[in-house]
Amino acid sequence: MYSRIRREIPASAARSLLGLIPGRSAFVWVVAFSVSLNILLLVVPFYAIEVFDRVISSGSVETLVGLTIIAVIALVFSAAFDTLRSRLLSRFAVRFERSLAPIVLESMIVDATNRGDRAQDLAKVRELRTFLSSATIASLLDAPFLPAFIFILFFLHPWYGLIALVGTAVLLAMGIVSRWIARAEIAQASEAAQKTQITLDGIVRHSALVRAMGWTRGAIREFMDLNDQALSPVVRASERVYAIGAAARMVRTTLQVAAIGAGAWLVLQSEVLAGSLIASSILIARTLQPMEGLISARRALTSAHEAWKQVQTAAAPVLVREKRTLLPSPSGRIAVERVSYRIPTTPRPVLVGINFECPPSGIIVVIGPTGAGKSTLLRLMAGLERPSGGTIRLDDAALNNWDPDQLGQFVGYLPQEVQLLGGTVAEAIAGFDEHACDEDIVAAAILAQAHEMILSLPAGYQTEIGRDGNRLSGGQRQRIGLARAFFGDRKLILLDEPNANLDPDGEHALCSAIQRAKAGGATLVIVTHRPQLLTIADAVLLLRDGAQLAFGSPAEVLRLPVTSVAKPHVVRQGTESQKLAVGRTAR
Ligand SMILES: Nc1ncnc2c1ncn2[C@@H]1O[C@H](COP(=O)(O)OP(=O)(O)OP(=O)(O)O)[C@@H](O)[C@H]1O
Repeated sequence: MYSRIRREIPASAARSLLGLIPGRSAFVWVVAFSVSLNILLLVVPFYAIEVFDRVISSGSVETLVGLTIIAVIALVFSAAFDTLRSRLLSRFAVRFERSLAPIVLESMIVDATNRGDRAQDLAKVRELRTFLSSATIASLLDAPFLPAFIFILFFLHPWYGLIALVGTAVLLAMGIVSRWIARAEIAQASEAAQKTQITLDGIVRHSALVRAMGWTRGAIREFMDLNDQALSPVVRASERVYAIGAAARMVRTTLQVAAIGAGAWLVLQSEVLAGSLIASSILIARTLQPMEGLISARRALTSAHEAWKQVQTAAAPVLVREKRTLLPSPSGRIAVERVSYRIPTTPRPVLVGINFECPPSGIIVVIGPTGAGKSTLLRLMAGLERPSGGTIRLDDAALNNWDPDQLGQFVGYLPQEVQLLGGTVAEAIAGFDEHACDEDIVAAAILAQAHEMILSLPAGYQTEIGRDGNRLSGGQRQRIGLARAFFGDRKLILLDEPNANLDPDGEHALCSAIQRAKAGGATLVIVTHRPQLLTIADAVLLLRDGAQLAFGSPAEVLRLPVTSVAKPHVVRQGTESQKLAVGRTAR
């Protein structure tokens, strides 16, 4: 259940997330290629030793040719292994994104909690994909071989080993200092960058409003101010990091010079041969050069680790979700049992003790003053939010016992502010239903009295509605939203102020649409501020300040004197036949 999802993902879930990535066995090959590559890297220094110490002293051209052929073959293999390794890594990275992105996206959809910028969760999966195919991962894979190189240098002469060891330690220390210096600035910059992005999104999304209100210059100034705040710590950090980087390069070159000088001195003292001088300078360069890569790899590794933790948390809702058994198609009986709803930030409950029941094909109209909790009740009934107490049942099964996708097929919901997905009118009605057919789309539009209006649009059902349906009028959006709520085999239809933008004719048409949906077997719960819909209601629910003041037939509820309406009240039930026709207060 979503409410039981732990923010800290359990280890078993983390393991199962890893287990979902195919092709992990490719890593055995990646390691094998890395070992071979690093062994082949030793060919050049050993070639130098052999040429200087054997070929030159013996003057054997055949040996030189033989050694050169062996070295070239080894280098060709090394290039081939390098290519194969990076190809395997990039294919694995793509598989990684393909297997995790759907899980994270599904979690973003099913997890109702508002946990920061959810789009970032998917961005983190992409970040990990880039990391897995980057040069950083290659230098990390090569890192375990650095001690082996230092060991060989010690073997050639302890001085060479010592120079490599000291150089490695100094460069590592410089890397850590550089990261430490940059850390505070980078944190400051990323916070400012986030603010800049939010402001920029607002400006771009509402550009027409910004222009119409004469805010263009102000918006640009605000963006530039925020951008400067984000940039200046980045500039400061990169200046310092660059200075330390330059010092590190100087240290590295100095150590290479020191190694050559020490080698020459050792040759003069006849402690080593000239070949080892060349070999050691190649090996020291090979040991120290990747240090800079490893220092930046440490940074990349830290952010990849952070990204992995975020992806694990993001995927948790789907990974720890209990499997639900698919239930038979409901008849549309709905029961709201002692439902309450609280928001942690507000002391007063939004809803408390809501209790009613409606048989299949009933029409319940919810009325009450502004802020009474009508829309919240509909959101709870649509499964968008979960009650803090009590239960909402569709055909005896609590909403959270339904598989969310299956429940979605049977519940149609028109929110107060219609939110349409972009695309064509037909797509806005059918949503992402894979089995949607034209007949069903047109039938829903006819039922919602939207068919004629849609045909009058430039491309009919294929008219592009723009982002959030912004190329349509408020009334058109509402009609299409209504068609979407009616689309398919809906057993429970929840309409939040469907008549808000309608003229009297439109309202009349809406009433007949609702009655036809009822005749088709749907139960309807409708929030309204206008009296027209009361004429077709089987039952009326009156809310005030989150409490249920009355529930009963329209005649009973409307007959209540204003004074009795002021305190919670449940209308007494009529005859058994009335109960069936009207719906009753849940036990
Ligand atoms: N996410 C939320 N955060 C804080 N308060 C909320 C939230 N959702 C609802 N509320 C509060 O709950 C109360 C009921 O809101 P709701 O939108 O359900 O009322 P309503 O009866 O539909 O009002 P209206 O008729 O104006 O649409 C309001 O006081 C509102 O401020």
